[in-house]
Amino acid sequence: MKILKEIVIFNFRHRTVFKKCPFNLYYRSMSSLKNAEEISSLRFAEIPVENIRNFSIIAHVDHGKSTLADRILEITGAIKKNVENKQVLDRLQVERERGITVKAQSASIIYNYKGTDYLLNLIDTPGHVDFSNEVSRSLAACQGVVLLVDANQGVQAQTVANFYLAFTQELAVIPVLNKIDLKNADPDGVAIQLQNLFGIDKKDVLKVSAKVGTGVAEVLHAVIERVPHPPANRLLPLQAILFDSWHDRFRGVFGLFYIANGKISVGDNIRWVNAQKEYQVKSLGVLTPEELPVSELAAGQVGFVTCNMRDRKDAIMGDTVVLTENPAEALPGLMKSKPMVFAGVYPLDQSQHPLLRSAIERLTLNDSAVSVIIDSSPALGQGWRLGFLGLLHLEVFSQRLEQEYGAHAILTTPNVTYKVVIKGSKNISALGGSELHISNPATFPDPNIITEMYEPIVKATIITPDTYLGSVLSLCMERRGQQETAVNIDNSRVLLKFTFPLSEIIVDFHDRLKSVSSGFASFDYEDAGYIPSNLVKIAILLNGIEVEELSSIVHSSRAVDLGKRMCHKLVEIVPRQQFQIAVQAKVGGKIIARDNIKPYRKDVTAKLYGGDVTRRMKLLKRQAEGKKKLRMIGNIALPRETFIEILKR
Ligand SMILES: Nc1nc2c(ncn2[C@@H]2O[C@H](COP(=O)(O)OP(=O)(O)OP(=O)(O)O)[C@@H](O)[C@H]2O)c(=O)[nH]1
Repeated sequence: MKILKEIVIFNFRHRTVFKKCPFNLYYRSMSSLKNAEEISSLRFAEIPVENIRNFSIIAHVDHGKSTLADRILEITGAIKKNVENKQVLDRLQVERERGITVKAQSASIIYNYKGTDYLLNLIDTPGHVDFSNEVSRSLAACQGVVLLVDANQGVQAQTVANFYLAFTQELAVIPVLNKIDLKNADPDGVAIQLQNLFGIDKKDVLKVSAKVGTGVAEVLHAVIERVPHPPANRLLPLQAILFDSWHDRFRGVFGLFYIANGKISVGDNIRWVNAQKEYQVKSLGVLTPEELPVSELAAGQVGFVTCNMRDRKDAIMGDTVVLTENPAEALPGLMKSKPMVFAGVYPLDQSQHPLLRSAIERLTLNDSAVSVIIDSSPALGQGWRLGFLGLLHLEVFSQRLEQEYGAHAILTTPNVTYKVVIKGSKNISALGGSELHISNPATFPDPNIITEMYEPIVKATIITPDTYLGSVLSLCMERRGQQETAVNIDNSRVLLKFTFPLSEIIVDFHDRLKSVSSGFASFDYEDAGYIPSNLVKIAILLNGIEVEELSSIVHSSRAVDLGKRMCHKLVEIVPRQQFQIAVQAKVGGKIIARDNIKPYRKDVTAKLYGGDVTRRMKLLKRQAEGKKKLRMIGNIALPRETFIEILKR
């Protein structure tokens, strides 16, 4: 194994934006801070560009980003100090229930430092790789980042990915070690990891406890000292870049903008350059994190705009807004995220199609990483094929459809996009040839006419303590991984680079990695193109009827295994019916696995004694409601969750 110094790619200290900061000298008492009422009356636009700092908090999952944001909001008076403040920027029900951030959330706050008011635009970002698009979009509005690392866990895979994301965009990076209150915290050891991996000087690393509040004021001081002000000019014509949007039932589309140059005022006529649409500005505001209306937003600021936009598709992420009368050039825009996992989404019955369509439109406005194309299935009718960044993203999206819009949907088995070349078509390498992109197993062509098959691969980074190296390596081999490099990042941890077929890691790889390493290994990946492959389509039959939504495309070496597992899984998760059900997996004309679901009648009222009619009616009503969530295949009822559950190993 090579020693790490060989892979230190950048010398962090040579960065010009990374200024020295004697921040300890500048600690100020809380009495100099503005309270919430004062903040709301401040005229944000009056703060000069030189006194604005736009930054994101980035980190691996659970390293404490949202908790640090809570403390920053408290210190700056944006929210009242309260023991109840827990991840206040995680506002979605799904975030609260799962305890993870899925949406980047911004807050504009005023902080008085050495007698001067600074406007700090803070963006709390998600840590999970499935929401990395939220991080990269947020960075478009920033000049710096707080790179937070848990002093107990040390550098993890998303720490590496996030560091390079910020570094390649030439943002100032403030390294901060969190959770120093924990007994096992090893801030000095983790500072050495940062030095070894990224060339970060130990003396530039801050140490905090976001939970207790220790050192948090120093983080704000470092942001002011080390992050450059936005390179914005208020005298130039307006250029504002859209980096988030959402829908309000009463006020329509909200766009969150970074104002790169010029100013925008209520009443201005504006043009959305890519959408090629013109509107009049109806309202402007900043998030403090509550909405605070303002009459003007000026260059360097982050704020929202409403303009009676009717067609939600007009809010194209990365679009530039300019003044109609004095239009400037469009800005370069944002990198589009590439969906990795696709699933069909259908209404429970066609009468609910309009409700589901409207919900998908509104939700994709807030989650621009989801791709949408119209699709239809003989069994399920009109629906959509949606693309997601991963399985967690898919699950969160379907949960949000239900929780935020009351829209229930059937999801088909998730798949990645394969490529095949069919007889008579040009070679796959010849761009523009008639190769087929298959993300829906239903469209997999007859194998007899396929000449070439390709599957998507990813480049993965895994960090593991060396005690678990053996089991991590065997898991990687089991998933058809190809090892590229392995380097020590300190005395006890190894950073591995692997290439994997995407289909091998989207479902449960992360969980398995955690389980073989007692939770210590971490994982991140990025798209790496396609490799030739040998693929087959597995069809699933229930009592002889093919269930299209359950079919999948797999590597031929996996077919028998997966077929058996799917049959077995279906026996576990399909509720027994009053008759026996034969479950079969088929490849081509050949049955490769078979199982039976034994008959059973579920009598929900069986446990009731006596004649309490209301109780009996209640139970039957609940059962009827449950039935609404079932998909009928012939006379067999399948729960909606079946389609995601089936893939989990
Ligand atoms: N002991 C201790 N626990 C902390 C500290 N900071 C955060 N935590 C805990 O760590 C857990 C994760 O904190 P979050 O703030 O949700 O982490 P996050 O990075 O925002 O998580 P994601 O956005 O989901 O990636 C929570 O249980 C916090 O209470 C700290 O300084 N000390």
